Amino acid sequence: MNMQITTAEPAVAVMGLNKIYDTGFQALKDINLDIRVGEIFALLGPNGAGKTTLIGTICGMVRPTDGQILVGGHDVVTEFRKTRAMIGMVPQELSADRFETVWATVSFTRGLFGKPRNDKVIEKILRDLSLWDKRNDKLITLSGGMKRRVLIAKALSHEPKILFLDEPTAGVDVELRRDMWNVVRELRENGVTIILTTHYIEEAEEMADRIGVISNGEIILVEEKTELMRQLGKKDLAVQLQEPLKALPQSLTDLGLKLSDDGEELRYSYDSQADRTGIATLIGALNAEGISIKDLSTHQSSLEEIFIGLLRDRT
Ligand SMILES: Nc1ncnc2c1ncn2[C@@H]1O[C@H](COP(=O)(O)OP(=O)(O)OP(=O)(O)O)[C@@H](O)[C@H]1O
Repeated sequence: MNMQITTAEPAVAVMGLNKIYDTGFQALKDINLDIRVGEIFALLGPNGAGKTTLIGTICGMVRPTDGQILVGGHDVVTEFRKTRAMIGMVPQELSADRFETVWATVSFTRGLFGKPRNDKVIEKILRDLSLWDKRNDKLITLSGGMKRRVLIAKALSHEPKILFLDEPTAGVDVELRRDMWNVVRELRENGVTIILTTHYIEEAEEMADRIGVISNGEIILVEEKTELMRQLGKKDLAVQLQEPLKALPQSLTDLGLKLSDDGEELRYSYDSQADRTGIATLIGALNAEGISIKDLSTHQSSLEEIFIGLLRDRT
C-alpha cells in the first residue's frame, strides 16, 4: 500500500538553485524541487544531466552558485553539520575497513556523525538487513551482495531521516536487486525519505512514488509515477491480417490506423485509460471493409519508453 505522508514541511526544499562550476559550465539551471517526507523519489536523467551535482548540493558537498536548499527546514550551507547528520548516503563501493568486522565498521560510522554509541540501533539495522549472522565476519570475507548491505547499514547507522541511493543496484544480480528493493520499501514504511538515482528505469518503475527527470541541468518533469504512466503511457494494438493489404482504405486511415511496410499488420495507438479506446469502432470498420483478422496483440508502453520519448521531445 502506498502510504503517502504529507506534512507542511518538505524533507528537502530546493529553491532557485544554480550551479556553475569553475570551468564556467552551468551544471544546474534554476532548480526548484520539493521532496516530500516519507516518499521514494527517483531522479532520472542521462549521463551528465546533473544528478550527481544536484545530490552533492543537497548533501552540502557541492556549493550552490545561487539559490537555497533546506533539509528538514535547515539551510545546507549555513547549518551544514545539522543537515548532513540528517542524511545517509549509500555509495557504490566499500572504501576501506576491509579487515574490520561488520559490527565494528557500522558502529564506527555512527560515531563519525557525532551520535552516541547505541548497540540496540546497530543491532536493529543489522537484523533488518539480514546481516546479524555476519556481524563478526570481516568485510573482506563477504560476498558482493553482503558488502552492499553493509554499505546501506553504514549509511543508516546514524539514523538519517533522508537516504540517498546512488545507482543502488548497478551491477548486482536480480535476486539481490529484489532484496534491496524490499529493504528500501521497509525503510520508507519507517518514515525514511528516499532519493535514488538510477539508470535502471525498471527500478524507478518498481519502487518510486514520484519521478523527477533532469536533462541538461534542468528539471523537465516531476510527477507521481502512476500519474506519469497513466498520462503518457500509450497502448499499441497490432492487428495481423489474414491477407496482406496493398493500401489502407481511407476509412481506416481516418481512424488513425497505420499499415506495416509488408502490408500484413495494422497498428493502432491508443490511451488505455480513456473512456473510449476506439477499438470497437475500429473492428467495425475492418468488418465493413471486409478485412479479416488473424490475430491481435497489445503492448503497454513502459516507463523506459516514456522516458526516452520525453528526452527526445526536448532535443
Ligand atoms: N567539478 C566539476 N567541474 C566542472 N564540470 C563538472 C564538474 N563536475 C561535473 N561537471 C559537469 O557537470 C555536468 C553534470 O555532471 P553530473 O556528474 O552532475 O551528471 P550526472 O547526471 O550525475 O551524470 P552520470 O549519470 O554520468 O553520473 C557534466 O557535464 C559534468 O561534466
